[in-house]
Amino acid sequence: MTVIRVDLPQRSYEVLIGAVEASIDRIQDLARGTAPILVSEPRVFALHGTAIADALGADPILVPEGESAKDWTNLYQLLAGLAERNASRDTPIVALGGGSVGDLAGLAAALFKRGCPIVHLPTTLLAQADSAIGGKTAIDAFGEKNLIGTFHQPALVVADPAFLDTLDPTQLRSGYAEVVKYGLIDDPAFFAWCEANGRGVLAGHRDLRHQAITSAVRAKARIVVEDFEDRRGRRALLNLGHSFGHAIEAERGIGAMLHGEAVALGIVLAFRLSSELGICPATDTERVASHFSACGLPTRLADIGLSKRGMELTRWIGRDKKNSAGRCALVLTRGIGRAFLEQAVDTQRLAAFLDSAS
Ligand SMILES: NC(=O)c1ccc[n+]([C@@H]2O[C@H](COP(=O)([O-])OP(=O)(O)OC[C@H]3O[C@@H](n4cnc5c(N)ncnc54)[C@H](O)[C@@H]3O)[C@@H](O)[C@H]2O)c1
Ligand SMILES: O=C(O)C(=O)C[C@@H](O)[C@H](O)[C@H](O)COP(=O)(O)O
Ligand SMILES: [Zn+2]
Repeated sequence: MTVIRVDLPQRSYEVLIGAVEASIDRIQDLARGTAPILVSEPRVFALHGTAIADALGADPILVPEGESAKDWTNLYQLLAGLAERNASRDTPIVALGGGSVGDLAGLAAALFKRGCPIVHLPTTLLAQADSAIGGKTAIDAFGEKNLIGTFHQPALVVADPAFLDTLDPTQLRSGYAEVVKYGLIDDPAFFAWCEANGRGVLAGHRDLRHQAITSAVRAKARIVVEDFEDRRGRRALLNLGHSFGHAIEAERGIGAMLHGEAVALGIVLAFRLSSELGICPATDTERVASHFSACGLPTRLADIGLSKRGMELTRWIGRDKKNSAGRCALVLTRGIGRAFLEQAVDTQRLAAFLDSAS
């Protein structure tokens, strides 16, 4: 079992990477004699949920699978389920699923009785490497990704790489984009590791998966601790590729495209724009695009039917949470491992870039 501590003042917690069966006691300790409530979705529950619910003595609540879970109706129904079960403020809500279940259950846990403990048992590569850590919770609303949410740090995260054995290759690739992101932000050696081992991670090599998740979680924990509420510009780096990615998801219609696929393309766009601005070597941009492409991830707007939509995409980017004081902020890069937050992007130039970037 690998243990990584997210060392936040007054709310630090551990991320355990290893077999979930070995962590049941830890969850029961948190429950202090109350029965946890397991939040999952039909596919994951059928594959992995029954044994966990039984071991925990947890009452399950199922939400729909995938991105569509992250809406008002499902938030309302989940809160109604917690009320029906008379959950107390000590009742651990255990989220078993990918980022969609985690984001929804995390938000419900943050709201119910002003805050119940949330335990994440992430079952996708994306959730194990990224979404279960750091406490961002959200639903999508009014056509926008993650518009309504809170910061609610988990009490415990248990990422069992064995869950990934049942995940389909498209979902694995999507999650892998967020893994690679950590190399591109500030760790060129990890990006080189991804170039050498990414295919092994996707092919199901257990040790490589464990290593990829461990590196991503360490990197995320380090950045979250420096800026846990995303207010100092440091955590914004975790958003590399996301202004473009979320705009792409919104423009396609939320749920039409997987988050990690949109992020992969968004990262390539951030590199291309940085190269066009003369601040990032073109060779780095090509390296990033080639690696995503070799892994079957989209790298061109034309791949997803969004060429010549510069104005529309820029309009969405103009609504991003990182923007402030009427200025458009975007994570750009000076090269692999050298991401930074540009606080004032010229939106006309951005629209022209997106129109010309096929
Ligand atoms: N809170 C954060 O910090 C954060 C970070 C990154 C992404 N996200 C959010 O996470 C969401 C995407 O999450 P995701 O990529 O994990 O996808 P997901 O949760 O939407 O699940 C994708 C699909 O995988 C299936 N699935 C999940 N685990 C499985 C398993 N072990 N075996 C077989 N099938 C399985 C699900 O049934 C679903 O069909 C997006 O909404 C994104 O915005 C949040
Ligand atoms: O944890 C973070 O911070 C991230 O930005 C991680 C992202 O991968 C994730 O998609 C996050 O949900 C995006 O947050 P948002 O604030 O841009 O909605
Ligand atoms: Zn993301």
